[in-house]
Amino acid sequence: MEPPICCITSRCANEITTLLSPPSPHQLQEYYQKIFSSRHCNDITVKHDDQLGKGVYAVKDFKEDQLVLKDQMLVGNQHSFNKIDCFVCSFCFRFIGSIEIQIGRRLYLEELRANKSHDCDVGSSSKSSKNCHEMDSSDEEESTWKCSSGSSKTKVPLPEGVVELLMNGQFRLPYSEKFSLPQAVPCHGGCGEAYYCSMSCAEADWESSHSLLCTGESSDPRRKEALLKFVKHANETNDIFLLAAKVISSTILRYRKLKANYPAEKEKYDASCVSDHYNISLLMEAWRPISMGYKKRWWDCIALPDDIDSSDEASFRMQIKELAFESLQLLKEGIFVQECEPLFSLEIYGHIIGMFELNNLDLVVASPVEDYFLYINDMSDPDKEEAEKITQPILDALGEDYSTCCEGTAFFPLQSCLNHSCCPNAKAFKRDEDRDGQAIIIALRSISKGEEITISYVDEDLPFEERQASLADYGFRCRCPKCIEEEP
Ligand SMILES: C[S@@+](CC[C@H](N)C(=O)[O-])C[C@H]1O[C@@H](n2cnc3c(N)ncnc32)[C@H](O)[C@@H]1O
Repeated sequence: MEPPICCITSRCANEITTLLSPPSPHQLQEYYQKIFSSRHCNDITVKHDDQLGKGVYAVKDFKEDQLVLKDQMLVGNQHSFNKIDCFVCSFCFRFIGSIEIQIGRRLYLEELRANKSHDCDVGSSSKSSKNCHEMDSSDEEESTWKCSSGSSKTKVPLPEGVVELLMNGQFRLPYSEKFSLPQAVPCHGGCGEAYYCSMSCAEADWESSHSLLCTGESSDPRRKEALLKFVKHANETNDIFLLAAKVISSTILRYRKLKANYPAEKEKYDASCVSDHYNISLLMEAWRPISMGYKKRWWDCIALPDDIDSSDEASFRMQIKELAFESLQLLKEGIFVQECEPLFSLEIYGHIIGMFELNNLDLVVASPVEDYFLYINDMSDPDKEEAEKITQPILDALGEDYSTCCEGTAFFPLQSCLNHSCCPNAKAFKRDEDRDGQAIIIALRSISKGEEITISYVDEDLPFEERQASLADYGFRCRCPKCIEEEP
């Protein structure tokens, strides 16, 4: 198999080296200080260590179960396969619409998928090959709960027309007003794909990346067609490409903003870097948030799947590289900008996806549909009996998995600086009140001022060798106190 040849990688070799060079200690400090001050956060800090790279440290004492960090994502995406089950804000991932819309839309899309299983718009994507650090959820225990009478294995369709009535808000479920959700705001570009919980989320998403990726009527027809092909390819192969597209798009948009302000802020940039095609200083500045993430090429760091023999490793990694190249060509057709050419090199694309592979946190948001049915189940008779006359057929139509969490993957600027320990002092954990896509880090025990805050990237209850094998995918051997003690 011939390796894919990317002309941009050779043409822009110097610029790519600059973009991929690790930030200086001063740049690191400046970047994280800006984040901490914009969030009024004085509880933690990010420091660099020669051995472990960046790490997060406590600036005050934390008690067990105390919130250590709430982190707003830099980029995130709901998995394509989850879009049928959960209707969420495309920017903050809060559930939107109403309980009736959540249920009606899911039943409608499931039916649509069953009818044309191959050509569904939403597509069925393979999950990202490896979801790095899984986020626990307080709903985990509850999700094992099975509604007393709603766990029927075979789905029983609702009478004709009921699904439409649910979706149109013409059929109210009992007590659903107790679980009200923000009204869905459609993307003003008219793509019919992105919906939001508020105008502010719609505007923030438009400004940060969606204006380049929107396939609405206002977009150029040629680019629109290319983008639709790119999305289809991602949905059919690996939806991590959609997240990579957001990174590139947001970098281009930041670059344009910086360029628009350039005359006023000229002295901040190195004039010697101005080239005919683009200004690498401006591009570097636009790339800054991404430059902070620990990176390797995707095809170099992706874990070898269990079913691939080690003798086939080289060919597997080549296939991954080819897949990335295929995806990049489609994205290029859709959003290429000459001034930002290095961003469209396979080298940069590979590093962006590799960054996700090594840093991303699973995005999990608990579903209000689950809360709703739990509420009905916990009611006392005769109100419960009355309500179940209506809710039982709905549960029977939804089937066993009547409620699903919003699932996706996201890159968080601070959470991604947390190093691993097999005896961690913190963990990612969604509390009942955490109903959007932010990362929540909670102290597992008391943490003293100055101590490094660590989480576990793997199940820390696994035997020593299994933990080390899983951590090898992250490129290191753990030397935490537990590993030193357990090392044979
Ligand atoms: C999510 S990042 C953590 C932040 C990272 N130190 C940085 O500089 O960006 C994950 C990477 O950090 C490094 N790392 C994390 N925990 C480590 C540990 N206990 N020992 C050695 N390296 C570690 C590994 O290179 C790993 O792939």
